[in-house]
Parts: sequence; C-alpha cells; structure tokens
Amino acid sequence: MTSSSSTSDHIAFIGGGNMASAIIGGLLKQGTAAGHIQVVEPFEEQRSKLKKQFGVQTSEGPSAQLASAALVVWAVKPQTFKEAALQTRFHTKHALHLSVAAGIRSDSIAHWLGTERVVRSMPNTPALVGQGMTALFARSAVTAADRLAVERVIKTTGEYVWLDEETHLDAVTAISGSGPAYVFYFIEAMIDAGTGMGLSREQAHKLAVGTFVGSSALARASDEPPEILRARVTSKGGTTYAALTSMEQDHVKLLFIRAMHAAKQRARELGDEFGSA
Ligand SMILES: NC(=O)c1ccc[n+]([C@@H]2O[C@H](COP(=O)([O-])OP(=O)(O)OC[C@H]3O[C@@H](n4cnc5c(N)ncnc54)[C@H](OP(=O)(O)O)[C@@H]3O)[C@@H](O)[C@H]2O)c1
Ligand code: PRO
Repeated sequence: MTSSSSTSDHIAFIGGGNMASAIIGGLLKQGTAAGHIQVVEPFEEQRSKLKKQFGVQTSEGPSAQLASAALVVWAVKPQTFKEAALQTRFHTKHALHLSVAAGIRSDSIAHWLGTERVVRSMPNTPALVGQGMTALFARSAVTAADRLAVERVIKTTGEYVWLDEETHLDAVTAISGSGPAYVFYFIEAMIDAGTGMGLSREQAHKLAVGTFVGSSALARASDEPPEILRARVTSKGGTTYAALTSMEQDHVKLLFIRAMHAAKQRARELGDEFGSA
C-alpha cells in the first residue's frame, strides 16, 4: 500500500444488493469479521436483510466512517454509479477501489473518484457458495500490494483471472458474469420438460441440477474438450442424438451465441451511456 492509503483490513461496500451479498457471504465464510465490513445501502429493507443475514454494519448513505475502509467495493448498478461515486468520494480518498459494475470503464471511475487506484472486476453469483469466477483488470497505477489486497477478497469467493485488456471485461460479462442466468434458464427448461413428462417438480429439479453439477465437474476434471465429452453421451441413433439433432435444426447453439453477443453489446452500451466523465 502507498503511504497515503489506509492500512486497515476494513472493507466498505457501496450498494448492498445481490452481488455485494454474494461477495460478503464469501468473505464471512472465509473468516472476515462481520465488524470489518460496512455497507452503504439506501434501501431500508435490504439493510435489515444484510444485518440479519450477515451481521455487518450498514448505513443509509456515505459518512465519515467510510474513511476506515482500506478497500471500497462498488456494487451499485451501472446506472447509479456516477451519482453514488460523487456522493462518496470525499470519504474514500485513501482507499483502493474495486468495481463490480458491468460496462462502466475504469477511466470514468478514476475520474469520478479522483484516484487512479481502481481495479475493475466481473464476478458472478456462485461467489455466494465459494464457486465464483471473477475476471479482474487493474489500472496502471495499481500496485502489486493493491492487487494482492484485491485477490485476498476475491479468492474468498472462488477463482479469478487477471486480464491485460480492459475491453475483455465486456466479453467476460457476457460469458461468466451473466452466465449463471443462462445455466438457471436451462435448468428451468429441463425441469419444465421433466414435469411435462410426468416427473414431480422435486424429482425433475434434482435430476436437472445434479446433471449440471456432474457434467461441470466432469468437464473440469477432464483433459478432453466438451465436444468429445458430448460425443460420449451421444450413442449412434439414440436418444441424445435425437435431442441434439432437434437443437441443431432449431439453431439453438447459434441463437445462444447470438444472445451472448447481445450481452457483450449491452455491457459496451452501459459504459457509453452511464460512464461519461
Ligand atoms: N447480479 C449479478 O449477477 C452481477 C454479476 C456481476 C456484476 N454485477 C454488477 O454488480 C452491480 C450490482 O448488481 P446487483 O445485481 O447486485 O444489483 P442490485 O441487487 O440492484 O444491488 C444494487 C444496490 O445498490 C443500491 N444503491 C442504489 N443507489 C445507491 C447509492 N447511491 N449508494 C449505495 N447503494 C445504492 C440499490 O438500492 P435500490 O434498490 O434502492 O436502488 C441496490 O440495493 C451492478 O453494477 C452489476 O453490473 C452483478
Ligand atoms: N448481472 C449484471 C447484468 O445483468 C452483470 C452481469 C450479471 O447486467
């Protein structure tokens, strides 16, 4: 840390919604004291939930107390980032800043906060169970010690990868940031199909979720690419072949790829729309 930075291990979250909760959950599970976490969250109901679920300190708006935070995690929506930053910047001058916001570029964040010590990230909600995937990008002024401080937080939520190019964060957003929603969408479809075929919802849920968990574990453990793993399931003239042929005829893969391009495009638009200086 630089001489001007806070040396405490206190962390402040600006915005205490879904993503902040997922990271806070990871931090607490890995032994961070709840008293070392403060959350600025304007929504009363959400503040009560955070206090009840995690025992962290909360406040409705930014205050001088934020000065004790060595790290400030920005977990507000892209649409409200600028407003929140301008309200908060006076109290967080000496902190290192970590943004999880989609699209908002580090140039904007550094400008709004008046500091170059900004790391941008794209986590995902499996962080809540310690199985998140996060990509990180550091501005050039971010020191090795700052990177370590960020890694200490992010590794409580799962795995991470550093990116050399900030623009790649938009692709990460489309793949792993939004990715859990695609997985849940396919799980939903499998449950709907299963119940439509006469299984109970409970049975279909167990089968669908277990299939995703098992297949992901197999893909991770295997040296072979997913095409080969898929081929092993697909007996000639069998049931999987029938399903995959149906999907190919309906261009499911193409449409799915197109959907991820739409997500990437939206990340870029969010940066353009809400990230101006
Ligand atoms: N959810 C994900 O899977 C995910 C994954 C990766 C990255 N992200 C990013 O994480 C950020 C937060 O997303 P989210 O899903 O956690 O959204 P969210 O659940 O809506 O949380 C954002 C919270 O910030 C609060 N807020 C609004 N203005 C504020 C201010 N001035 N100061 C402090 N807090 C304020 C909101 O309160 P109100 O509701 O009262 O406005 C809300 O509770 C976004 O930038 C998103 O791109 C999300
Ligand atoms: N959730 C945020 C969004 O939908 C960013 C990635 C996941 O915009």
